[in-house]
Amino acid sequence: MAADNHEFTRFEDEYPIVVEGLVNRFGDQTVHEDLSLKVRQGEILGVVGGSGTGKSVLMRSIIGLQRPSEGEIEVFGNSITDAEPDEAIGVRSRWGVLFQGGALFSTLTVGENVQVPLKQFHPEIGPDLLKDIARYKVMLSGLPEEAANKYPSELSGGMKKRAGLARALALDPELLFLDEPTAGLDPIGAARFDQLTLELKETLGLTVFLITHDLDTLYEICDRVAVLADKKVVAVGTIPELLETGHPWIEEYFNGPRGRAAQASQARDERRKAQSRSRSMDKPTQGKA
Ligand SMILES: Nc1ncnc2c1ncn2[C@@H]1O[C@H](COP(=O)(O)OP(=O)(O)OP(=O)(O)O)[C@@H](O)[C@H]1O
Repeated sequence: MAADNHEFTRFEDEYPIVVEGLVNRFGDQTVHEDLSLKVRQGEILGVVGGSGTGKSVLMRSIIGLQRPSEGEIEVFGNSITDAEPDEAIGVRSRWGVLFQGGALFSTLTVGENVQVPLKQFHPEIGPDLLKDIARYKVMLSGLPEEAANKYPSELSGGMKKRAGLARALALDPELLFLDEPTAGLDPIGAARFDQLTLELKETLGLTVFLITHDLDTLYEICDRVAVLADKKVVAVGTIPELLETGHPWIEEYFNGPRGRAAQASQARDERRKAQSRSRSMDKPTQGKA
């Protein structure tokens, strides 16, 4: 039946990333076996799992850098697994990636690093506009404007991450892939990076695929968390939903000493926010009877 005045949400709009039956093998080693995952539009999906469970391989498969042994991956409804490199070019411009360690070109300044994807996908843009866009992306990532003229070797670890983020944002992506963005940052730097990720997601309407070992990040900014274990995604959901599964790795991860500390810290944050909300509501409003 034809539906009038109904707004249809297409499947690929609701789930910009769909992975089905993914298998990744390296020689005798099977990293993924029948792995499936759907990422929802507009969410920050945290991806966790023990070391070597294949989180980075999963990300590399989704962005077309690792051809899987079997399975199907669609991004925005486009098959990544079947596409020839040239065919995928359109969809590639709709995502940005922050690799572990930033993966910046050491012989280019930060601004020039940001210009790399712009030049690749938009050769029509002239040098002045390229510089302006790069400067804007640098500032959007929370770096001072002058950082655009610095080389990666002149930056701290936290600044390098932000520079990598600026490059990931170069093409105004709808999807952002972050591979361990807070690894190696001090707790204050990590919390700031988390807040930046959240703000960018909210203001730019991004969907974020975020690989992390950082429990604070999971509690603070992730809408859902996908758990890799036993060669597949064993559960996806909010942290309370994950805990209901009773999976031994999930139990140990979230209920271990670090998990409990992160949980307690989030509960303290929530209390502080509630107190400050109620204090601001109690304040007498000037000029009102
Ligand atoms: N190109 C490759 N060739 C051979 N083996 C690989 C390749 N890439 C990854 N692997 C193997 O696949 C497994 C999963 O690697 P991956 O880097 O995805 O793990 P991870 O979950 O991201 O780990 P970590 O949390 O330590 O970063 C590892 O055993 C790794 O050695």
